[in-house]
Amino acid sequence: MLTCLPGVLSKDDVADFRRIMDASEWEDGRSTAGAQSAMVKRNEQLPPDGEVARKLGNRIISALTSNPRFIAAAIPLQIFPPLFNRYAADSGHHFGLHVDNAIRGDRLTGLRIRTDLSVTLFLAEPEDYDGGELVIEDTYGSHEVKLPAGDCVLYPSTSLHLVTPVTRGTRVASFFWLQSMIRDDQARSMIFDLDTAIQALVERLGRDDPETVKLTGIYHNLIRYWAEV
Ligand SMILES: O=C(O)CCC(=O)C(=O)O
Ligand SMILES: [Fe+2]
Repeated sequence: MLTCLPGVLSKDDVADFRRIMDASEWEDGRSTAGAQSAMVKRNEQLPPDGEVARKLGNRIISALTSNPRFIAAAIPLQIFPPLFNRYAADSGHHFGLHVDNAIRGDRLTGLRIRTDLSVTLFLAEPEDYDGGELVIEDTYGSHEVKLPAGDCVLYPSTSLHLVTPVTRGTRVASFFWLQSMIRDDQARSMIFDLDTAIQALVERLGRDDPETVKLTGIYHNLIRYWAEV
């Protein structure tokens, strides 16, 4: 399942992130790539262990973990420290077709996760650059994603994906991975759909309606059945 979350960061936060990022040193994006993706990755990144990436990354994690739609869609167990990238038109930046590494380890904290979901949080407005679409392949075909600054997309880390060449301006983003309590994408999608339907029923019938209570029980029991914590 591919999920878009609007307004994870406010426009003021995005402007603040961009001020800090634009004044930082960047490095070749291949520093964090696996063997296959290094062959097709052409972009720049903030140093992953640097203070700027860590501080901004923590702000993203705080914003996400207080976002009910993110929690409902991802059911996160561990979130990898966010990384930051940019693709500039004048350097011909792009990222060819690849799949993300299954396991990611963080040198600083020792955190090690299985990547269930990949996340891109857009930090440039779509009208400020051409190209730079994130193209995600799944069993239903290819999906092009290019969202307003402050919005993010979650997609299964099992998907092949690419970023098309940026042909005008600069695309800036944060990208990272998370391990979900529910490993299976289909199971997690069903839990999310059930949750969304229950929330709509609660609005119409109230939280203490007997059928709503039963469905809420089923929601928790499915999580009990599937979750690894
Ligand atoms: O820039 C993006 O949106 C995705 C980056 C990506 O796929 C990666 O770094 O593995
Ligand atoms: Fe990727």
